[in-house]
Amino acid sequence: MAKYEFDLGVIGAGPAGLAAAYAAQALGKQVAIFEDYLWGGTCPNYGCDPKKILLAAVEGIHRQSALQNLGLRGLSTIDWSALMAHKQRYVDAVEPRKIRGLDEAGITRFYGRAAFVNNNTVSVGETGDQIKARDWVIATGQRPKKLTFPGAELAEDSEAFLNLPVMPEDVTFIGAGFIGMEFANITHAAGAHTRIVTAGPTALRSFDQTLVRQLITDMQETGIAWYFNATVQQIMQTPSGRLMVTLVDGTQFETDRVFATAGRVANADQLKLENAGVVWETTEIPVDDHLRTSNPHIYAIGDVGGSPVAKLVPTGNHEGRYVAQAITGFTTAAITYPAIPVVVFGTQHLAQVGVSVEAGQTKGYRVTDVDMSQVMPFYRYNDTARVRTVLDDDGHIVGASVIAAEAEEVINYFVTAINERRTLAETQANLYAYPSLGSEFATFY
Ligand SMILES: Cc1cc2nc3c(=O)[nH]c(=O)nc-3n(C[C@H](O)[C@H](O)[C@H](O)COP(=O)(O)OP(=O)(O)OC[C@H]3O[C@@H](n4cnc5c(N)ncnc54)[C@H](O)[C@@H]3O)c2cc1C
Ligand SMILES: NC(=O)c1ccc[n+]([C@@H]2O[C@H](COP(=O)([O-])OP(=O)(O)OC[C@H]3O[C@@H](n4cnc5c(N)ncnc54)[C@H](O)[C@@H]3O)[C@@H](O)[C@H]2O)c1
Repeated sequence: MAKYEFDLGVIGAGPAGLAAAYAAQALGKQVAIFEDYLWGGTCPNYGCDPKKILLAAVEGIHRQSALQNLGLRGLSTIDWSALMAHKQRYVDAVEPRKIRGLDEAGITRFYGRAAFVNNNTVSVGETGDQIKARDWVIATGQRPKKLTFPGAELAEDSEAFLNLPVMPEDVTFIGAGFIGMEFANITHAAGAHTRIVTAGPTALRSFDQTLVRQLITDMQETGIAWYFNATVQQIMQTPSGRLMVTLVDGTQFETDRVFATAGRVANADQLKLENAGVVWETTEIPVDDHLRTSNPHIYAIGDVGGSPVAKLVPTGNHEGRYVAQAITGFTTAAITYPAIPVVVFGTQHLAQVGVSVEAGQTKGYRVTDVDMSQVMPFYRYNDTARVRTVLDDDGHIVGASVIAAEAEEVINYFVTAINERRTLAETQANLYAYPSLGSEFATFY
């Protein structure tokens, strides 16, 4: 067993941990980083990036089907194994790139599961090597929540989905959050009959429900089957090798694969946090407004941290850079966040930022609701685009929600406008390339 000493130890090499490690190293700290699975973490290996590569084919088909008899005839079909190979080439390049980047930056890597021995020392993996550091950043992310009904072990997780070798005929998702909604559109476009079983009467509870209803209706019209207010009672294997799903209300159906997309839990339970005096919960490690845990030399950031923001790559990156500044004394201020956009990448994409329409209406703010379908950048694709904007009493843009094929790009214009506290007139001061989404920005509300 070897012993090492560093200024800072970062546990978890996902977007949040990497951001903290690079920033602290650049500010002069000797940094060690620990990873027990894939360097780069969830997003580039089995999260956002592979998902968005698979979605490229879905989007291609969506665009084609919208233009049927408007200049296009016939639809392409998805070649799932070629699409997966395209995705895998990207994923295979991630780890070597992350490792090279860390080595070039002079950040020391330890491979294996890290767990606290005491309040400033961690042991790692099977070697049991001990690493002491003055400060620690926990950036261990989340993993899929396990379901508990009989047969729940037959439901696979999001990583298994992103490595699915063959597209089955019939696929079921349990949970209509980000992951269930995004994956359901992929399986549907790839030709599988797709079902979504979800607790509660709606999907994507944190989104503008007017636009969510529109999205659900679109998905239902394309043939995706929805089971609302539904609880799975059990899953059983049938003699023919399929799966029989039984809901508590007695509904039964046969399907080929079931994926649990019902939320995620914190990777906090295997860190032996009790040895370091860190309090934790199943869903997160609580932190204060400096991202400190109950041990002031141990911070928790990204998906595993209890900060009150959406758990996403941009927020993890932002928290990583902030803790590096806090640990090196470059800031003593509490963390603040700029406007945080959230996007669901379905067939249509749904995006939101800032004050929600519902909250804006409660405050008596002006809310605009514009059907953009006839505006050229959307019309040319026959895209049913809709933009809802919230303007405060002084006319500043404070929130927006968008449904459109390119909602994630449209929302970025609002992000800048909100952060710069622009009014409608001020947005018109920018001259954007014409014709483009940007050139239409001032007509969005
Ligand atoms: C299917 C899917 C799609 C997503 N799509 C999007 C999207 O489109 N946009 C977006 O912004 N976000 C998306 N997310 C969320 C995004 O992936 C996370 O917010 C982001 O990866 C969080 O970064 P992180 O560094 O906090 O955690 P992670 O990326 O999860 O990294 C944590 C790392 O810590 C390691 N680790 C855990 N415990 C230990 C230990 N004890 N010792 C050593 N290492 C450990 C893990 O192996 C992992 O590599 C998606 C997530 C999923 C699952
Ligand atoms: N585009 C993106 O930015 C993106 C994409 C994917 C994931 N993510 C991140 O990953 C996180 C987790 O995503 P998720 O979709 O797994 O969780 P989620 O919390 O977004 O949604 C879970 C869904 O499952 C339902 N549910 C919970 N328990 C259930 C049960 N027992 N039976 C049936 N339904 C049940 C909930 O009602 C909800 O609809 C997100 O919060 C987000 O931070 C982001």
